[in-house]
Amino acid sequence: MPPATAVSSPGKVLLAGGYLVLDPKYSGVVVATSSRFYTVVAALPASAARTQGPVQIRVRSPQFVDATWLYLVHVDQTGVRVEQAADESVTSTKNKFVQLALQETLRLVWEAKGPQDLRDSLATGLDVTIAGDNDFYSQRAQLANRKLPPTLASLAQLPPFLHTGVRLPEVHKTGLGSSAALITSLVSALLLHLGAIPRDSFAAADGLASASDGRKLAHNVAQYVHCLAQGKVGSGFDVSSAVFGSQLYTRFDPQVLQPLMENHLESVQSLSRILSPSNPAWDYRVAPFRLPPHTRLMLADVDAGSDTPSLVGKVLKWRKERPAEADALWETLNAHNQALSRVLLKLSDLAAAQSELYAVVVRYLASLQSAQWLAHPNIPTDKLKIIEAFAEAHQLTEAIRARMREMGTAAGVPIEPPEQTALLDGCGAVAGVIGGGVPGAGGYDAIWVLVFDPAGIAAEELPSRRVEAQWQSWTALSVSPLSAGESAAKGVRVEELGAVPGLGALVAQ
Ligand SMILES: Nc1ncnc2c1ncn2[C@@H]1O[C@H](COP(=O)(O)OP(=O)(O)OP(=O)(O)O)[C@@H](O)[C@H]1O
Ligand SMILES: C[C@@](O)(CCOP(=O)(O)O)CC(=O)O
Repeated sequence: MPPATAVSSPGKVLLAGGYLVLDPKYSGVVVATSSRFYTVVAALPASAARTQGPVQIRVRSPQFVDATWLYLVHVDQTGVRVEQAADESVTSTKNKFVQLALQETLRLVWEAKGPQDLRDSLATGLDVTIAGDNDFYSQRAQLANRKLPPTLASLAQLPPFLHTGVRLPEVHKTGLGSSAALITSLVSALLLHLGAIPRDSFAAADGLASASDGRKLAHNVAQYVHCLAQGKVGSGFDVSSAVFGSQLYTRFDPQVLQPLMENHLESVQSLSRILSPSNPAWDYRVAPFRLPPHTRLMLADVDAGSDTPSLVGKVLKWRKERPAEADALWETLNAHNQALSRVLLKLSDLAAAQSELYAVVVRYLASLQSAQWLAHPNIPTDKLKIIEAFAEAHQLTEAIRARMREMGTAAGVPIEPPEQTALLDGCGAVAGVIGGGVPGAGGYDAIWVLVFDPAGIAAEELPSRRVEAQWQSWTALSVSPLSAGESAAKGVRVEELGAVPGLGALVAQ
């Protein structure tokens, strides 16, 4: 039995491609966030282990009230079954995301390694701790309790993995994809801990080209479990970015999961055959994407909240009823989305080719509103190339917002409702803002704003400070910043328990 296995995976922001990414004809621009979800799998302490009968798996979410689940694992020659145990020391509430992740991952291991090997790997039982960075859950109440204003500096003062003080169903989630990151980290940690994939499966760099079969298997299992738990097959962009990091994502054919979604408890076919990385039916595509250097993605949790499945249902209903209008709009929107991805990647290339010049241009643009960037009459050609690329990125974010508003009006859903339009236009008028939008399905949940983040200028001169001031003064909507931005090391990765502030203490609780 290996020592504890710690794995993390990032949250997500769908910058462009909401709704379109449900159709494999189109791709979505996904940013993996610096905020991550952690799973630690260890052997159940001997004191808590059962000497006979089914093996126990205890799962704890120390950030929540009444969030310890106990499962009994029955392994025999016919298969493996995971049932929740009734015990006064644990919660009786159900968590289908956790239970299905355990159930289906153990089923896969049973098939791959056989009952005896699985039983040996489970040994005296497992003790699983799961925790999300503070950003996954609104910290408004915690900041108010500490009499701190809703700013990035205040969020930085909060201890990591802060207790929410509530039960899971009561928490205000912030839209970073907690379930996708939870399931990806839990499935990956179990596959590693139980020896179903090599220990170095997540060692390689991000992206699909260099991905090991172990990472690809973790992806397929996490996509399957996430769809099962959510009861629908979404585009899967959130699990894909949790596994492979920031990317240009094109969805897999939902048919690959249909046999399992309909009667997953029956052994319709072997799980390992359907979920295998060599199954060509997993035809998702992951192309490299990253934000340009010296820029910062700012995310805000907007209090009102939206029901994504309802928005999706109405938009797809509109697309079915008015196919010609919808396809024309989606083709235009997709062209803008792909152009945005290309120009942001081009800026990374320009920065790599002329890093000093690029840094000078960023410092210059950071002090100007976008309308002023090209106003100067004699801009030298080499600087002009960079400025024009940023100006194109700005125009594309505005064009994407306009098309998303148009889709909302046509489908009768608040994709970028007037209050969000006013907020985003207000942000766009701030010096140093490149662009912004409503992430994913839109609505009232959140906004993203991409700002210049030049090195070597006074903190109070940073565009992020100016945007924060804008958010604090905004009255039409309650706007609270998240600390998340794009993560440097992006997809699912193995963690050193002692290297993650606060995680060891959480596990030891
Ligand atoms: N720390 C946690 N411990 C256990 N389960 C969790 C935790 N965080 C989230 N979950 C599970 O994930 C579920 C949320 O998944 P759901 O699909 O409803 O939201 P989501 O789209 O992932 O939300 P968001 O994107 O806002 O994070 C919760 O109901 C809970 O079951
Ligand atoms: C609307 C959709 O395309 C994106 C939803 O994104 P988000 O949950 O609002 O971040 C749905 C999907 O891709 O599964």
